[in-house]
Amino acid sequence: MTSSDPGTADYVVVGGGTAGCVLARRLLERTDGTVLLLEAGGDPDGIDTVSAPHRWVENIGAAHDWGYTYAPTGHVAGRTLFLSRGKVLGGSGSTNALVWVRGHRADYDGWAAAGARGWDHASVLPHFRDCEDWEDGASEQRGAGGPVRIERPRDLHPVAAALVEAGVSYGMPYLDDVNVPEPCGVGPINTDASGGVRTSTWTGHLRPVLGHERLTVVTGARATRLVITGGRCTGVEYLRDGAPATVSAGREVVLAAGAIDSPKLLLLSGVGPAEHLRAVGVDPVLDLPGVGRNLQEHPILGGVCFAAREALPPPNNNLEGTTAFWRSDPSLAVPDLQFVAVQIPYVSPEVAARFPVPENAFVIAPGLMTVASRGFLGLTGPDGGLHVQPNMLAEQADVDALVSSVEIALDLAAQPAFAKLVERRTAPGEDTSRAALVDFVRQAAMPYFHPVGTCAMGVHDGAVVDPDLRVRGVDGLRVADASVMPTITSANTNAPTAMIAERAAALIAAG
Ligand SMILES: Cc1cc2nc3c(=O)[nH]c(=O)nc-3n(C[C@H](O)[C@H](O)[C@H](O)COP(=O)(O)OP(=O)(O)OC[C@H]3O[C@@H](n4cnc5c(N)ncnc54)[C@H](O)[C@@H]3O)c2cc1C
Repeated sequence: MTSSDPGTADYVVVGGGTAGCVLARRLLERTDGTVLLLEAGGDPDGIDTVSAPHRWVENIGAAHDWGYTYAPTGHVAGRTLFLSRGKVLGGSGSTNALVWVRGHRADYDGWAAAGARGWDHASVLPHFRDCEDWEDGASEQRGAGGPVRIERPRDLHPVAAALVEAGVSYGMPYLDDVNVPEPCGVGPINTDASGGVRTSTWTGHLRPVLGHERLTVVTGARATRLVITGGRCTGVEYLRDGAPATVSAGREVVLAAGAIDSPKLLLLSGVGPAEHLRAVGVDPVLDLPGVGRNLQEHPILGGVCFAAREALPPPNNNLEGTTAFWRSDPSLAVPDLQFVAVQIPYVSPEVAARFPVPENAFVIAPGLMTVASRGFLGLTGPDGGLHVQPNMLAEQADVDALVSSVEIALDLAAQPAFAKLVERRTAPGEDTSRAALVDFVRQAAMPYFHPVGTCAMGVHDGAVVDPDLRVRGVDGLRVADASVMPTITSANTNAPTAMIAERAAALIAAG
């Protein structure tokens, strides 16, 4: 996979993940420039846990995972939470749970209303459509013939089918397609998989153009610093097999290293809160206070767990197959909760220690998709040590919504479709008082692995990039990945990140 670095390119893209693969492909198509992609990881082809949808959890903590952690707080019972990030071409899009959902119209209209001009739902819709090859074909909302094949899971597992049946009998509308502009209800999930094999921006966007005469992909190459001279970013320093190298960019450098590593690179290059940089021994180049701030993450509860009455069939699809979007409070304008029924006992280590987990078990796992809590990340020194603090559950509103989510999960479990599968509930325990459920939520909350917002787009003082994704105060440098989301989408973050990269390429091509 590694090609040799010519030392210069018109566009240097840092990070070959969900966004980076889109960017490389679209820059080739939309411009006449040369493109060089630097990726710290390697080629995912041949890694079974990447290609087989039902094995995705085995990617967590594997050799192709960066293995970050979220620092502990009392809000999550003092626990250090593992933060998985794919370190491989396709990035976290090669290792994730394959859920392909866009979120709610209000997410994007909210971005635009807060100053991100051009990112309202109507404006981003064409980029979502461009990206996908939806099994039902093209419509006003959906795209066909795009690089990433999207399908509903086939042969629903009994646990997945029960979520739909239980949701409908509970009162949720049936959603045949969860990617409508205002999803609220229960139905089959959309996954980036086809014929039992993962699809991704790696398989759909980048892999087909390997060998293009204007493309160089350098794997095993970890960017360490941006070269910034006279207010302009002119290149990137990186390490390849331990050897230092520099590539210069004739037109632009585009950061697509994800919501942890893009801000990290800016900080290491002296772009960030000047006071923080001085404190950790990095000379400030530009005082940009928002870098690393505004970190947002979805908590998922692992989980409301049940011993199954009869032996469950082996897990299939993405271990989920179906999903529900629902409100913790009926007065909310937008659903703030997502429920999945996971075909294995996906529980936090602390829940497992407290409530022994039977082998033949499954969970209903609620996730909070509209979060009030905000975190941050910063360097611990000039060599790149990181402190990442999402402040998960710091805001009472988040705890309250998750307590409601457990109550809704228990109501779903009481519906006939689940009742016939369940022998007994194993977690939470008998005590379902509010105090007991708050305690359970703090022990069960795990990251959904959806960090965003650390290089937020906008026009306010805390914004890192402007609505054209240009780093404010540095020429020749943009960020185009999950880190630019001003607020987290009310659903999983992969499809929105691919959309961001599709739009970024259009903006770059427009000059
Ligand atoms: C286990 C897991 C499950 C998830 N499940 C889902 C899901 O089901 N649905 C969903 O929508 N979202 C899911 N997500 C989140 C989703 O995958 C991410 O939001 C999305 O991939 C973010 O895209 P990105 O391009 O910003 O970052 P990434 O895809 O993480 O890409 C960043 C890339 O940059 C590379 N990189 C980082 N630093 C450097 C450096 N210094 N030099 C060179 N390269 C570098 C990385 O190796 C990586 O390839 C999950 C994530 C994980 C980890």
